[in-house]
Amino acid sequence: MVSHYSDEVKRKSSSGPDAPLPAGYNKQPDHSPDKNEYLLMFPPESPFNVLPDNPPDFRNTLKEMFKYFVKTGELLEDIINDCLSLPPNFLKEYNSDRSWDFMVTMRYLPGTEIDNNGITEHEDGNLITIVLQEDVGGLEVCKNGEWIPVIPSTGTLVVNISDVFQVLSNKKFKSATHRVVRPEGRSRHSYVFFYNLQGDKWVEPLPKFAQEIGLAAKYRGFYYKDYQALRLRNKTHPPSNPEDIISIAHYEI
Ligand SMILES: O=C(O)CCC(=O)C(=O)O
Ligand SMILES: [Fe+2]
Repeated sequence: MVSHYSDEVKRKSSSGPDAPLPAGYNKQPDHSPDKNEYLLMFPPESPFNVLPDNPPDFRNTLKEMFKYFVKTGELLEDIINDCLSLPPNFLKEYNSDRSWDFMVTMRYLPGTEIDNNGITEHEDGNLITIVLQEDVGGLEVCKNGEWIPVIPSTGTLVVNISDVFQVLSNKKFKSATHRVVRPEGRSRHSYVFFYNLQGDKWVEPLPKFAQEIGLAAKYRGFYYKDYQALRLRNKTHPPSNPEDIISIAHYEI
């Protein structure tokens, strides 16, 4: 799909400096290895949102999508609660004051023979990520050292377990390592919803996966907002040595 809007028009939907994350329209700087532009949105009622007026239905569609993503996230959280054999509603109560969810509407420029990186390999820092990707593909997940394409399928959402579950479960659940490879000749669009914890939440391995079963905790505890701040610094002040990029390994014991 060709973009019908100039960069200047898109930049009118960029946020001011007070937003906790750069809300609205953002474009990766030219020197970034990640070649994409995106619109970042907080919950529909957030004062930080900068949503475009055009096309006319876009804003309401985004708000509607956000609500459905939240519901899906809550359902997935409940399923994971069961999979981890936690007491009923344990995660729901732990995460009852959620307000940090956000959705990113991505557009990746077409890949070329010499440059097809869309997003460098990473794990997401939140709880659960839900991806709606269009039919061109490009998302890949790393399993046992091998990159496996996540083939798009109509009516299907991709769900990633992210870092917070890796810590809570003391590494019983693994945060999915993934990347985006830009398909050649076509732009790629995706909607990525980050189901999140509230910043003041304390994160550490649950006793059930550590001391109660005679295992040492594999992570030291941290406030979620501190981890988020370190990850944001990765983006705003990218370290020159890629090994200095902060991931959940930062809290590993
Ligand atoms: O665009 C996608 O399919 C995935 C994007 C992603 O991994 C991310 O934004 O963290
Ligand atoms: Fe991701």
